[in-house]
Amino acid sequence: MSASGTDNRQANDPGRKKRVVIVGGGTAGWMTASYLVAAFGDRIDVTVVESARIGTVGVGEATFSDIRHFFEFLQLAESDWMPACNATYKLAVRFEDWREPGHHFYHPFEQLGSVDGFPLSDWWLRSPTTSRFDKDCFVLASLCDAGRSPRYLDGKLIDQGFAEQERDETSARSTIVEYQGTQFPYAYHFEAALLAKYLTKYSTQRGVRHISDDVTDVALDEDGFISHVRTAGHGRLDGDLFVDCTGFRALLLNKALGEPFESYQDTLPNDRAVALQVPLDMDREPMRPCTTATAREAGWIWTIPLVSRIGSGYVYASDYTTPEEAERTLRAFIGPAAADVEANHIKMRIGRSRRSWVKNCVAVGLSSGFVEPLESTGIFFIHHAIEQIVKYFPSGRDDHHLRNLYNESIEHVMDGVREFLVLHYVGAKRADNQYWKDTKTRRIPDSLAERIEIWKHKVPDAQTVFPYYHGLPPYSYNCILLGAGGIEVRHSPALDLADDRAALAEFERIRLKAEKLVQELPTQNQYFANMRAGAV
Ligand SMILES: Cc1cc2nc3c(=O)[nH]c(=O)nc-3n(C[C@H](O)[C@H](O)[C@H](O)COP(=O)(O)OP(=O)(O)OC[C@H]3O[C@@H](n4cnc5c(N)ncnc54)[C@H](O)[C@@H]3O)c2cc1C
Ligand SMILES: N[C@H](Cc1c[nH]c2cc(Cl)ccc12)C(=O)O
Repeated sequence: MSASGTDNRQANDPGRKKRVVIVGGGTAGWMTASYLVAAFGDRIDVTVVESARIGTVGVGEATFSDIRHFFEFLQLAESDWMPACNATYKLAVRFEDWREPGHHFYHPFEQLGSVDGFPLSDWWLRSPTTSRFDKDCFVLASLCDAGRSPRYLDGKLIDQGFAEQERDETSARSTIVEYQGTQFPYAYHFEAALLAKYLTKYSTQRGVRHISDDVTDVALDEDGFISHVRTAGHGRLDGDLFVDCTGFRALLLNKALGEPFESYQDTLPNDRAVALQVPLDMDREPMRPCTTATAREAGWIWTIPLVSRIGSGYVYASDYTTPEEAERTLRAFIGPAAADVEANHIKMRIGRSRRSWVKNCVAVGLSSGFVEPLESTGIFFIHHAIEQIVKYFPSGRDDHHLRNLYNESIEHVMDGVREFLVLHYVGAKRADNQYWKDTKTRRIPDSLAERIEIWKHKVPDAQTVFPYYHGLPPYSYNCILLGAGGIEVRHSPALDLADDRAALAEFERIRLKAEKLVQELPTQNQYFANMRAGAV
């Protein structure tokens, strides 16, 4: 990479419009561009340069519920963007066969209630009303089993303690971190390529410059900052801040600036995926309102229902199976519907860059880091990163305090999610072949090993889960521990001395509420057929 003599005084000039150059136009590139223009309008210059030659990963299809803050920030309503992206609702992740063949449980978007200061999970261990922890404690588990939409045909949201507000252009906009503690009842599935297209239009209409070209060189100045990137057809692009959205290539951060990548592979061995897009006739086949993750011989298979098709893929460890065998497994799982569909084989780089923001380069998306998509965290990482870029947006080159805070927050989010994912494997009861046996003996992060010992005696709460913000609330850990069934968890001894009638009444209230909602709500198919007809 070459050095050029950019004038540092110019780079630090507070009066000049900051130029942000985003390299890469996948989900990360366009989410970043649209968010920055929504945050700062024309008070900054934003350019996106994306290669027409190098494709996007293009699989990210399931999200966190938090993504609604992203759309709200852009002032987009569901009726604006959902039809354009073939989007559906996701109320939970449904885990199949993680405990034993034929078993399933949900990790829903619903807070776990409590009675007399003890979480319902603890009460359930003491006095289980049925064998289904998830159905006894969460209304949404029954809605998933019954294929229901979280909205009525007129668009009204189910009452889950979340009041939707009327908004206009002057309303304050919300962000993920400040909304911790409240729980919106659903997330989305969508076609990532269509969302990138939608956001391209959104951004360019608001002044973002879009260049279709290859970046061939990254030029550093005498201080090691990026002065410009060189393109094949558009010459040099100068900037103050460069956002590396080049995917697993990490062309700017890892290659040009040499920031090391720290692998998580020792604790999360799945390093490949094979994906298929299966046609779906929404009028004939039911669409589950959840992502399904089905455990298989050397990993797990995702099933994501969209309005147009089902996205499916097998995430596996190449130490345990071959790409050919993995493709056969996936095709056998899907059946004849996938016979004529071409498979997409993907290598995954699991881990994170040591620092995601170095000098004037910040990596967002796969270039920053990635963990397997078991809990659909990829787009959440992007969304969280962009919010942090806005929060710590620099005034010049000397803002190392802001950069450090940014890097700390990214480290915490990724390391915390890693712990949560490892719990799925150590906690899965299934141990029927070498792959699943090894999940019980492989190294796990030390802090997680200590936490699991605690959780055997006291279900996870805010005091005992990963102590920094990482997107997942304590109840999520309860769902995996009690659902996957491989770790024996005991109820609090205090509950043996307590009266359980209020807890049993709460289980009954949940059961009755779920029963009523299943009767009243339309199926997800009915809801989207209605939306497509323009009725919502
Ligand atoms: C198997 C799999 C399944 C996943 N499932 C989910 C999921 O369900 N939910 C979820 O939230 N996330 C998921 N993810 C993650 C999600 O796909 C990514 O977070 C998301 O697609 C962001 O990718 P990206 O934009 O960082 O990179 P990419 O999609 O790889 O985009 C890279 C961009 O950089 C450009 N580029 C590269 N080099 C150059 C160059 N030299 N010059 C110019 N441009 C260049 C490319 O043209 C492209 O536009 C999944 C990932 C994988 C691998
Ligand atoms: N920030 C939360 C994270 C969260 C809470 N419950 C779930 C359930 C599932 Cl399946 C994924 C993530 C979360 C949110 O997005 O609501």
